[in-house]
Amino acid sequence: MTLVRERRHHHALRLSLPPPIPAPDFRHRSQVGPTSPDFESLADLEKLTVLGHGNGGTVYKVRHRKSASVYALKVLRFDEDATVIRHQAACEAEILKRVDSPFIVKCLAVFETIGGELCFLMEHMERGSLHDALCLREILQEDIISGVAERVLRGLHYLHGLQIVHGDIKPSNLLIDGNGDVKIADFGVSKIVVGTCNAGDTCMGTCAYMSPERIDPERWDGDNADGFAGDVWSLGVVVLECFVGHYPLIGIGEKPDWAALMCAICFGERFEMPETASPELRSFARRCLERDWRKRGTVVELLDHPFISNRKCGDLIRTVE
Ligand SMILES: Nc1ncnc2c1ncn2[C@@H]1O[C@H](COP(=O)(O)OP(=O)(O)OP(=O)(O)O)[C@@H](O)[C@H]1O
Repeated sequence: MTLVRERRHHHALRLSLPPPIPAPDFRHRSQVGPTSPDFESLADLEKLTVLGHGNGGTVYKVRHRKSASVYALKVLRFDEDATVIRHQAACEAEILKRVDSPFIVKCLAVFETIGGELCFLMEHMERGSLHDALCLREILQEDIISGVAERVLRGLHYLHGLQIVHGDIKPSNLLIDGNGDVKIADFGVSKIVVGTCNAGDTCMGTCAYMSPERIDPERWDGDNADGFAGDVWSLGVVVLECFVGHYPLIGIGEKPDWAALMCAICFGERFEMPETASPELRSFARRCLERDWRKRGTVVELLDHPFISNRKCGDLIRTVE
């Protein structure tokens, strides 16, 4: 199991990026969403602890001094030559402004500091990420996985309706609130299909969760794919990972380098589904992990799949401490 835990941290393999496109212009503070309370400045917030570190930034637990409410503050710092990362952050802010759904982590405000940092004030997700939950519990029961999948599908349905491709669905981007409800987070690699951030495909995601058409567009006709099917593929990987307790597309002892991932994702036979899984889970994962994006299950189809619709109880991850 130590090996499995170690391997969880080896998946952030990245694709190289095409050149950046002009970022949307946002300066100082911008309020997000119609129901956002008024956050005047960063000085209204007191830093409590560090919640985690990601690519290019740190997430803090903060307290609003006036109301004593607790939030998460994601602070992104940029090197002078980090044009691409700054661009992605600008995209993230642009996307967050348009998003208001119970299945998506809410962003309440975006600040820019004098030092050029970008700060996203978000709802605090008390129970951390699905990645943390898997590190703690190793595997999840099927009814819990089904609940996670349903919430991710509902979140994707909402996003895709806004023409937004998430592009980086993976366990560390699925956060759990105090009620045990899972929400989609982290729009750092999302793209708006029609809008300000669509010129060229500047998105990158974690290779391990990427679909064949994103990894090898030539072979899998990625140039004609709209990107929505890629989010479904990633969900399929997450569902299997929750069931088997490790990254599911390559063997436990295998090094998850680019070549191994490329072979597993883009070539070979149909994926073997775990024998101990129910027929519903196996069929659901198969529909998500269909290599040809045109034949893959859609979000609408999968919301109606027996793995989701026949779920026995509404359990989510209520037992994660
Ligand atoms: N709103 C939040 N509430 C509580 N914890 C959070 C919140 N947002 C992020 N975190 C924690 O901070 C960690 C880092 O988050 P961040 O979005 O910066 O990076 P990441 O998604 O883990 O990695 P990457 O940047 O490579 O995608 C997360 O894994 C999670 O544990």
